Order: sequence, then C-alpha cells, then structure tokens
Amino acid sequence: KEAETQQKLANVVILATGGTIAGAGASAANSATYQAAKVGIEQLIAGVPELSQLANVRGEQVMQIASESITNENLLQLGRRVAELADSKDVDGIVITHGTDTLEETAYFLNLVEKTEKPIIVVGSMRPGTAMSADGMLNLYNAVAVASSKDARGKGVLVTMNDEIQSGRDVSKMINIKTEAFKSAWGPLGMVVEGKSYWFRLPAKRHTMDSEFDIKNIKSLPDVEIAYSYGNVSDTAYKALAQSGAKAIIHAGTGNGSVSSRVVPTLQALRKDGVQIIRSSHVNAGGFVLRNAEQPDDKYDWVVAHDLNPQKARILAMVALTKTNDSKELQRMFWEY
Ligand SMILES: NC(=O)CC[C@H](N)C(=O)O
Repeated sequence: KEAETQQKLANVVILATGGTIAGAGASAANSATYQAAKVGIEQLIAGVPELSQLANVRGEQVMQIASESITNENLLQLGRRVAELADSKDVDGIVITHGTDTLEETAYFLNLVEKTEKPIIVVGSMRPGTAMSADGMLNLYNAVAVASSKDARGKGVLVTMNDEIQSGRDVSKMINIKTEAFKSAWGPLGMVVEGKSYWFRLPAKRHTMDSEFDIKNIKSLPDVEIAYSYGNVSDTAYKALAQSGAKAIIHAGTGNGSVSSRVVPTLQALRKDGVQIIRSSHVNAGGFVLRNAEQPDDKYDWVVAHDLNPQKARILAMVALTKTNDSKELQRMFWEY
C-alpha cells in the first residue's frame, strides 16, 4: 500500500542554497538576530514530516550561504543543476531554498534560462526555524505542494512566501522585518491553502519554454553593475564602474528613471565608449520607466528597464548581453521579458 502511494506522488527535488530558511538563532525570541545558512537540507526536510504526504521528496545541498553573497558563478552552478534535474524523467518538480535578500534575482534568472515546463519554485523564510512563529516550515510545505501540482506547469519560475504564489519575474522583497515581505506591483498569481493551489492570473511576459535564452548555452555572465541615484548625486560611481570594465550600467534612477543633469553628460560619453546605459527606477512599490520620457533615449541610444527594478534589470541585462550587444535588441528584450 505504501509503495502504491509513493508511486502516485510526484517526485520533487529540493535544492538547498542557505539563507534564513536554513538559519538558527540563540533563542526563540531571536527573530532577526541569528546566523543564516546553518541547517543542512536533510534536517530541513526532517523538520517538515508532512512533506512526505505531498511528494516523494529528496534534497541536495548545492551551497550553504547567505544570499547577499551569491555570485554569478553560483547562479550558473545552480541554473545548470536545475536544468539537469528538469531533464531527468524521474523529476516532476524542483524547489530551491534560498536566502530572501537576492531571492528575486535568482528566481528571475531561472525564469529566463530554464527550458522546462516543470514547476520550479524558489522559497525562503523571514524568520529562522528556531524563532517563535517561524515561517519556513509552511513556506517549504507550500513550495513542495506547488512543485508537485500539475497546474503549476508552464507558469514560469514561482515563489511561495506567506501563502501566496508569486511570479519569479515580478516578485520583490519589499520589507525585511515582516513575514509579509514579498510583493509584486501586479499582484500574486495565486494562493496555497492547506497544500492546495488556487490560481487567479498568468504571467504575460516570456519565460522558460518561450524564452530565447538557455542555461546550456551560457558559459559566463558579463559584468553588469548598478549605480544608485539621489539628490546631489555625482558621476563618480558611474565612471568608476565603467573603468572597472562594466559592459552595462543599470541606472537605479529616481522616479521615472530620471537622470541628474550632473550625470547626463557622463552617461552620454560612456555610451559613446560602448557601455550600455539602462535606465531603471528605485521607486519602492514598483518603478515603471517609460522610453523617451524624462530623457531622450532614442537620441542618446539608451535602454529603459520597463518595470524591472535595478537588481532584476541587472539579471536580464547580463543574460541578454550573452546574445547581443545591440541596444535595439536589448530594448526589445526589456519589453518582452
Ligand atoms: N531572510 C533571509 O533569508 C535573509 C538572510 C540572509 N541575508 C540571506 O539573504 O540569505
């Protein structure tokens, strides 16, 4: 009988990378003071015995780090392992446990480069497992539930935090002291309640199977850097980033990706030197940069990041630059992905 149920259940692999979901604090009162990336994947799985009712689950420790330290090499390593598993006949879904600081970057990266319909769910937690009201157990349970469900197929890389199913493209960490931390300007795709998914909308942007990018063709990622804008900003950071070899600079602009008059001439000169200039916005609840508004992008040959925040714009720019260095092609990609 047991063997029969095992056969019916989906096979889900959990790739563990660290973060707070693998964190441990000194006492149950430590919700914010603790060490991330301490608990191994076997212990995480053992901590949620209910997972075995949802799927045949096995774990792999891919790395054990806090996500602010993730490098492009780490991203490629993780992406390649996800692709291998997605190609494997005996894997139905993949869950990635991840620190929340750069979770939105990894989720978007995988959304662009993984050629599969199989569910890929990225999940983290805001409190370590040792804290009162720890959120990791339920977030992981929900991730495995969505990863093992047929109706999550073909919807791109997803993020399950705080009972919501978010698109990996749209979701962003909006606050760092609440369990209700992950939001999208365009709303969640669905909800998970008691292990069942309820869907309300679909992603409109190209992803996974419909993407022109493939992790199997990406050997390395080019250097793309971000410069933050604010009142009284100087051009020092932009110049330094270009000098250190950045192929593209993401302008984390104010408002509609606006650029200070002190910085405009520098960005024009850098573009003439071959550096791609990509205007994004650091407006908190969701920036939205319009082409040729605020700045004459056609005239300067700049690109706008559409609704992508600066850190997501960096991910798309890196992936896009592996294919083209044509600014018009880059702009097309920024509209489509
Ligand atoms: N809530 C978290 O996961 C943050 C912990 C850590 N800074 C990380 O991103 O890995």
